[in-house]
Amino acid sequence: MFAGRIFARLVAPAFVSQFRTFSSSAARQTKVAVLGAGGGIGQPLSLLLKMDPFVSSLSLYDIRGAPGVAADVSHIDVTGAVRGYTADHLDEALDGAEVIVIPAGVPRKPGMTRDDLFNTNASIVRDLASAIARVSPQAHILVISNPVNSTVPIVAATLEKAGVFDPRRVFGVTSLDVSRAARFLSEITAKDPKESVVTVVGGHSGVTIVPLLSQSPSAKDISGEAYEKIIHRIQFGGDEVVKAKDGAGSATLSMAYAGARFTHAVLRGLRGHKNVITPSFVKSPLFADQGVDFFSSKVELGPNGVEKIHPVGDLSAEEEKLLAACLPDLKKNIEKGKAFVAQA
Ligand SMILES: NC(=O)C1=CN([C@@H]2O[C@H](COP(=O)(O)OP(=O)(O)OC[C@H]3O[C@@H](n4cnc5c(N)ncnc54)[C@H](O)[C@@H]3O)[C@@H](O)[C@H]2O)C=CC1
Ligand SMILES: O=C([O-])CC(=O)C(=O)O
Repeated sequence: MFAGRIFARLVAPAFVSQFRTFSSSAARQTKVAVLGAGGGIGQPLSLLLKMDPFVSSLSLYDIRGAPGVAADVSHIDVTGAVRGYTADHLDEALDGAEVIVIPAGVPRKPGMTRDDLFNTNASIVRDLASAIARVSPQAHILVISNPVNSTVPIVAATLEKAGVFDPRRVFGVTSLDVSRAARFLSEITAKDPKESVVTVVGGHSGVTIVPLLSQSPSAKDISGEAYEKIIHRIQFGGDEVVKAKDGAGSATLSMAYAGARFTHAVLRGLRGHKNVITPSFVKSPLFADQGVDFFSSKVELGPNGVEKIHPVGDLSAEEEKLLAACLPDLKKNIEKGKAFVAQA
């Protein structure tokens, strides 16, 4: 299947062999919904998901523009249904969806923090989560909307309120941080980004993003000013794009790429593939004793979502400091999200 091969090359190079196997058998049907499909992330993400041979049906929802995106994407020569849904048809869009990706909400402009988006995006995400709790409570929910450190706790608390929260199935998408870290490191080492993979833990904003360079063989020798510089670049990579777009939004294309890769990992887990390990911001016991009960670290994915949460591993003295700076901010962001749902 041509699109499957292109997708495998562009989005999931490590998974080419699995694509070949499954694109020919295509046994399992998986409906994937994108909420916010008309937006800067939603459109390219919908395109990439349409090219994923594990997606048999694509449901595109937005308060504006989704039918147009669906019509456009549906002309790609791969099998599988594509439907676009307008604001009045959220329940139909969600019906039967096994995986739901949420890039709905406003992006940053220069001078804003991700937390500045809270006032607008918190209620958008909460209302979408309420609908999911009612219509498709078994779905795996992948949250892209910022501030991720708060929107994921909002989704979890909303599902909890409805009595349907399963911590194995709610994910904050932090894979763009990992993509950036590999790319930025490769620019220093002149190696392929595939050989420059960096574990990134914590949350998804500024100092809550904690890159663990000491765990990457090709980054071990980076120290001093070069170390400070790359850490700052990974933590504030989003700002580079916000600044360059100069008021026209934040990362969309790289986010669509990272989101499609993460969705593919979730779909592989659902299909029972083994050793599907990828970072995600999930309900986590790792730092719960310090009041931080959501945390991004490597998680192992399976048919029920998160099967295992990996510890952060050995940290250098610098990384201990980065983690110490992360936890208080992350705690505040998480509590803000929980309080928003509690007071509603
Ligand atoms: N997790 C991450 O690493 C990243 C997260 N983001 C976040 O993703 C979000 C979306 O960014 P963009 O696509 O650039 O924004 P955008 O403004 O281009 O698109 C957002 C879309 O959401 C739609 N929308 C608004 N309210 C909705 C609702 N109630 N239901 C369904 N759709 C709704 C809008 O109509 C719009 O089409 C932002 O919050 C941004 O900060 C962006 C980049 C990376
Ligand atoms: O910077 C932003 O606002 C969007 C985002 O989360 C990112 O690019 O990492």
